[in-house]
Amino acid sequence: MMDPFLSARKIVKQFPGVMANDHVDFDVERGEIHALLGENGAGKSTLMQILYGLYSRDSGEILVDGSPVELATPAESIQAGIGMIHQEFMLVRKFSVTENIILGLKDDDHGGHLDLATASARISKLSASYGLQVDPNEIIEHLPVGVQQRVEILKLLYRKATMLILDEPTAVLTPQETKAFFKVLRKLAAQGHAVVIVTHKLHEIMEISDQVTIMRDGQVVTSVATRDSSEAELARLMVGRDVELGTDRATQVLGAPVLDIANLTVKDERGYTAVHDLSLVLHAGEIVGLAGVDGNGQSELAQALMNLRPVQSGQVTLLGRDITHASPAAHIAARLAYVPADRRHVGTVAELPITMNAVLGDQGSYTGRLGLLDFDRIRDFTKTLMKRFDVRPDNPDYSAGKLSGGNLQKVQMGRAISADPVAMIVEQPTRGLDVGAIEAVWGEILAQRDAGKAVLLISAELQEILNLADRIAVIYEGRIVGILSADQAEISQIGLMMTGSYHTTENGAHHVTA
Ligand SMILES: Nc1ncnc2c1ncn2[C@@H]1O[C@H](COP(=O)(O)OP(=O)(O)OP(=O)(O)O)[C@@H](O)[C@H]1O
Repeated sequence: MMDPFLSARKIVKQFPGVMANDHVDFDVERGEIHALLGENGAGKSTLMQILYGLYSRDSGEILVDGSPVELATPAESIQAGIGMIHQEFMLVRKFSVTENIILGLKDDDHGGHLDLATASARISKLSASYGLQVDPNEIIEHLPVGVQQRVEILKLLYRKATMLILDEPTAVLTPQETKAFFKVLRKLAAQGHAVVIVTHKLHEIMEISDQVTIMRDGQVVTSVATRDSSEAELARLMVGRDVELGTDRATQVLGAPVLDIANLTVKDERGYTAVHDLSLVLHAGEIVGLAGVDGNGQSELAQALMNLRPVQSGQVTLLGRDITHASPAAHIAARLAYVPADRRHVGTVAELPITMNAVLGDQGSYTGRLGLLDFDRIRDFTKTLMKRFDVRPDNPDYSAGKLSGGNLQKVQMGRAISADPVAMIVEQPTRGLDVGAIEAVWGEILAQRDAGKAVLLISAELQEILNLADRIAVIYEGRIVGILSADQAEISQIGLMMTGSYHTTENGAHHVTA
């Protein structure tokens, strides 16, 4: 049998109070697409950061092609043939594709001379051989996310990476882009690369991977050949129990209008109009799914609804009251809840303990005598929230910044739902969450609907929208390009609408524009 390209032996990494990697063994072969699966906080990112030289291991050994390597810095990892692409791309938006790809390389890396024309030619050749279509002269900010991802891959290939680690690579892609991306992965594997994909999407693992390693509580549970497994088995191995992702929903009882968005126009940071004259009405007892590729005005819309971003024109009414220009605190008091997509920088404060994050924005409700914060009450509230939403580790004094992405999301969701809102704006609620957590969050969102709340579910995840929404509005370049009832909707049709190439016309007929 062929030796693996990478062999990690008995890797140990401990954080204060947490054994993030507990004697982990992980082998990856050339030519294979290897999925790494595990619950939130299982230790996947820690292991990948160790392989990419961002974290040092406490003990354990890493072999590349049979030889021990240190991997103390990303430069050392790249040198050893290991590259990683993070969820948030690290590209300079104003630079061209070529400039980004050669950024940080020395002349020596190019055989003594570095010029743009030679580099561009090399990039064109590389992109042709892997089916990674991209124009080397294009400026990054003009490129769709799917193409930016290709640039990240090219950057690694240009540095001669053998193994590519991809962290949740399809989170920001449309279904069409995901298809194209999988083709690229197959090509990479066919040409002898080792591909590691960290993902929570079981159907994608079944579709694209050859091997799956499953982690739980810092340990590797097992590693199986994908073709010998199934979605249900993977979920069970990972969570340690059966998981039910069906959406068992009560019959909808549609109530009166709750949140009325009328002709809203909003600008983004750069002063460009991000939301154009957008109107949408949400009723009590309904989930309206706002489907769209990231960056089409969804975040600006959500922020404007909370008056965290100025409204240029238009009106937002909650239960008949104009709240367009009311303060964010007044929004919370009016019981409009918001769960932002960026849980690390917007939704929570990393330095503060979970307790303070759990009551963020609502501290006023926890003042006791003399106007001081009543920490005992905050603690009790936090403990209940953490139990209900299964936040791990089970320690209210842990600082939010040390929680895994999924667990941080549970804190945010818990905070919003505990406020007993009349309407909720939930942005990318399950991005990065494991199936067990998705099951819980979906259940909570449906329970909100059944309790008569109006929910605006903003998601780039079509499956999520199809599973939860009663009505689906598709947003493209800040405009709603169509509204469908959930039983009319088809994934390929919405996928096309999300890229602006499919419209619902006035008389209800559809047409596709090339
Ligand atoms: N810098 C850190 N300091 C303290 N604890 C940390 C740190 N980074 C991670 N942890 C803890 O280590 C454990 C493993 O986290 P890790 O991010 O590797 O999980 P994960 O499997 O990638 O989770 P997710 O799917 O949510 O991204 C978690 O309990 C987490 O809270």
